[in-house]
Amino acid sequence: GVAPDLGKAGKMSLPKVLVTNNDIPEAGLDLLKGKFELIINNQSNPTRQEIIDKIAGVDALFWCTHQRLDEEILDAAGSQLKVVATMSAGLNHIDIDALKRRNIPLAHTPTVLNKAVANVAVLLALAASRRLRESRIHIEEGLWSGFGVQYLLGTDIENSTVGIVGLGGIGQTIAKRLKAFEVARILYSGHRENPEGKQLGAEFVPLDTLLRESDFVIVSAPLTDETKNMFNDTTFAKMKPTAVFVNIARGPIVDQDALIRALKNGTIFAAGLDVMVPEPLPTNNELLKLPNCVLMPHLGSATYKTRTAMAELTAKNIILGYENKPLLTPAY
Ligand SMILES: O=CC(=O)O
Repeated sequence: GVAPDLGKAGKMSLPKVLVTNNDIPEAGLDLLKGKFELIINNQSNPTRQEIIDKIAGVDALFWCTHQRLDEEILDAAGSQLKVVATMSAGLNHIDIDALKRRNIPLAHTPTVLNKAVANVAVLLALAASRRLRESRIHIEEGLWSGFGVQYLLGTDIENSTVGIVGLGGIGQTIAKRLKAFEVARILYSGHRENPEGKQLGAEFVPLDTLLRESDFVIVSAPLTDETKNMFNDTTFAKMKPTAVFVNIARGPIVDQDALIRALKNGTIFAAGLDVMVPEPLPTNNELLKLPNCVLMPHLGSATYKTRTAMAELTAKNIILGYENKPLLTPAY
């Protein structure tokens, strides 16, 4: 419907989209080609300055970086900017109010990554409870001296109580997977009881109850002012000494020094983390020295199919937003 814009040279000029990095799955970019001029940053991990250098005059942003998208970035882009899409479920790096003030629609990519991320939550829960890291260290260091009835025993997920902090799309998908492990109870905490929780047979409880009663505590909540440092010395102290803590959400939800103390002192049994502070984690960080801590470098959604689906969804939202149509997955 929109008449092509004839540029100065009389050539048809396409609207421009800035793609913040150079390693976006082709299938996503293919959807934009022909409709947009693609301005692709030549880094996979751009600095703010590299983004700002290329952003002036673009009509859309394909945002795939943890760099903060704020007033400074929006000013650098200019008032013609019409739509922003972040290739992430999380929105903590985006100043949503700044976009609202400018009436710029914002898309993100929930749902398509639920299964991949939920799988990592289960992977980390099992790996931490069955002492995967410590086990490997034993083999590597020649500490494996043969069968031992009491050797490297772990905890069971069967008949356990699992507490899910934040029962959104990812949390619900985790709960579905846990049923196959025959858990006894699923508790969840969050803003409010939700109908999906009821369908899953999960019990809505205050955070304190969840901490006291859970054998596994899994964090799948967004990072907000409310969840920042939600896990600290006080909250870890309320958990069982046999508890396994899993975070697949955002590092700053946890006071990491408090977690390190809890893991060292036996306040809790083990942890499995896909997210931490900072990312990337320095190689001399204390977390890496703990045998009861399993770590992954923020790979929750990192499967071939999921990243492709995220790129395609981001591109589709950009096209819709540019055409003033409702987004498939609006962030607000
Ligand atoms: O952390 C990953 C995401 O928010 O998609």
